[in-house]
Amino acid sequence: MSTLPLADIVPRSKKMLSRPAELDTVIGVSALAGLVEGLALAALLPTITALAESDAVWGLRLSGWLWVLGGLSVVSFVINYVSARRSYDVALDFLRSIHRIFGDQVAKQPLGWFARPVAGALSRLVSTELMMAGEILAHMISPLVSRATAALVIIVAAWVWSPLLGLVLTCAIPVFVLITLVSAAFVRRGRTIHEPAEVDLANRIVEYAQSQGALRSCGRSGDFEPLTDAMARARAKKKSALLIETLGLLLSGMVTQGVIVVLISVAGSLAVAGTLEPIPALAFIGLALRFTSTLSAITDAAMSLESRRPLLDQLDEVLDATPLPAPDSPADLSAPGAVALTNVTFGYGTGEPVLRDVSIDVPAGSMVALVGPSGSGKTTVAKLVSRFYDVDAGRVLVGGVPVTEQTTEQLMAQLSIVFQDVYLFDDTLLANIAVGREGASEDEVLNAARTAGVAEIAHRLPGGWDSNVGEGGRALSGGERQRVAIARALLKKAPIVLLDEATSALDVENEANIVAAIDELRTQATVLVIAHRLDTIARADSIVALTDAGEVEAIGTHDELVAAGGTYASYWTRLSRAQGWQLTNRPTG
Ligand SMILES: Nc1ncnc2c1ncn2[C@@H]1O[C@H](COP(=O)(O)OP(=O)(O)OP(=O)(O)O)[C@@H](O)[C@H]1O
Repeated sequence: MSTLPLADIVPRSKKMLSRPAELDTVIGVSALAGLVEGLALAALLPTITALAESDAVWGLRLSGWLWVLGGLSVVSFVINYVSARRSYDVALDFLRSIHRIFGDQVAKQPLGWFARPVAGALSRLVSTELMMAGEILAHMISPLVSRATAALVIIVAAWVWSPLLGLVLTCAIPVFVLITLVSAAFVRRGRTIHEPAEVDLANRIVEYAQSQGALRSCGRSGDFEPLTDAMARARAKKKSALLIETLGLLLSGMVTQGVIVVLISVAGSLAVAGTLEPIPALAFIGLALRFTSTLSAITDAAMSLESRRPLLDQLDEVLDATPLPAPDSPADLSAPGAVALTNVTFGYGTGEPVLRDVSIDVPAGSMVALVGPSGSGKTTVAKLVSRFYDVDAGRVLVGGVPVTEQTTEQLMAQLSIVFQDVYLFDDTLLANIAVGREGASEDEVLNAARTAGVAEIAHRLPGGWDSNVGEGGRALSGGERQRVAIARALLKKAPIVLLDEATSALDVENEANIVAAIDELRTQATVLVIAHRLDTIARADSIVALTDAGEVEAIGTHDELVAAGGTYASYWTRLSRAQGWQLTNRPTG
């Protein structure tokens, strides 16, 4: 039952442990602790009676019951200690193994998975929230189990002592179950009210920070309406949520007090009516008070678990993500270095297709340029070749074999990917290139770097090759970052290079370096380039023009496509004007 937390939280927690059976042990030991605690509480009944009547109760006098109580306290202390130790062991196992389990799981995901919101939340999940999930195992499950067991033992003892009192206590159980369910519903309701507003506020804050340049240039950095609106919304929603959560707490407190009053009244009435002796009635009231505080503690523990549920949902989403199906062993490549898309149709999620019946042939050793208006699906073609996603119809072949029939390692070994948004590690310039091929010698790294024009960058930076490029490579310009990525690709020597040229205007130095680097890449690999510069388009062996509907409009050489007229010819003319070229001064490659 999803509304009673333990039922689904235990199996979900087990998925995140390297030794899941340990959690069963914790639950067993906690139940034992609850049993002893319940017995100690139940022993109050005969102890108080023996104290008042100085007779033997159930064969033991007061001193005997005091020994029993003392013995149970010692046993309870030992078992609680064992239970706490075991809980910490399980929590530590969780914290140790979850990073590995997460790492393995994330490494298996297709690159497209990283565009999902949960992937964006990964760093927060791994750094701070996993600690909170560890708390569930260290502090929440064990008390819940032990208190539930203790409550059960008290009920059984009350039935044995007096079926009438047993019945009275039993009647309190459904009331507490109801309180737990209602309080959980209040907590959930409160959460659904304020959580979306808080997520939106967090996004607006990031947006505000990232758009400082644009905002300052418009003189609006002090007043960013989307952020102030989001703050006001989050405040209002938090207020409503607090109101609802407080209502839930008040209600549960009131009902608990009501139950206590009813239990005391029942015991008092039975004593007044002579059905119950005054001393057992007093003993019962003491037991009833402990019983209700135990049930209250169960409600609190259940609420704490309930508040962790969204965190577990996010962890589950990562752990349940299924990698794209792939074979266990690499396939035999029938056309190494070749890339082909045959009748490919693809859309993101359930949206409209972005590519429709697209067929492209990139023979080994050739350079094919993809051109088309913004949004026509050029980057999507490169993503399908890298198998970020699987196509809806048609096939994508790399090395002559469908990407679906290759292992991820085999596919990635054939590809070097240079996208526009190049990410550099917070490391030195040289290390950022060396990452292209493990075990490459320094000479090889420097050669690749020089060919891609990274030497000029090294000269400019104060620390030369050993300069730190900052997180994401923020010490370098976009064009420079792309040169580093091209150097990585040159070093990797993969047979196929997917290159998404920077759209931003490049300075003369960047431009010359990228032209030279692409020429070098062509000598060692097949190049499929999303081309934005005339130079690159004109140098290609073949050009594929996409329409804004994601269809192939024409395939051919530059001369063929210009001669055919159509959108390519007008695109070329527009681009030539923008980049200051004439049709006649096209380089010959
Ligand atoms: N992860 C995604 N989820 C949903 N839609 C997407 C995603 N990535 C791209 N799209 C959509 O797919 C279409 C094609 O995008 P794509 O980036 O492939 O175009 P493009 O031709 O490379 O554009 P540009 O030249 O501007 O980079 C666009 O309408 C875009 O909004």
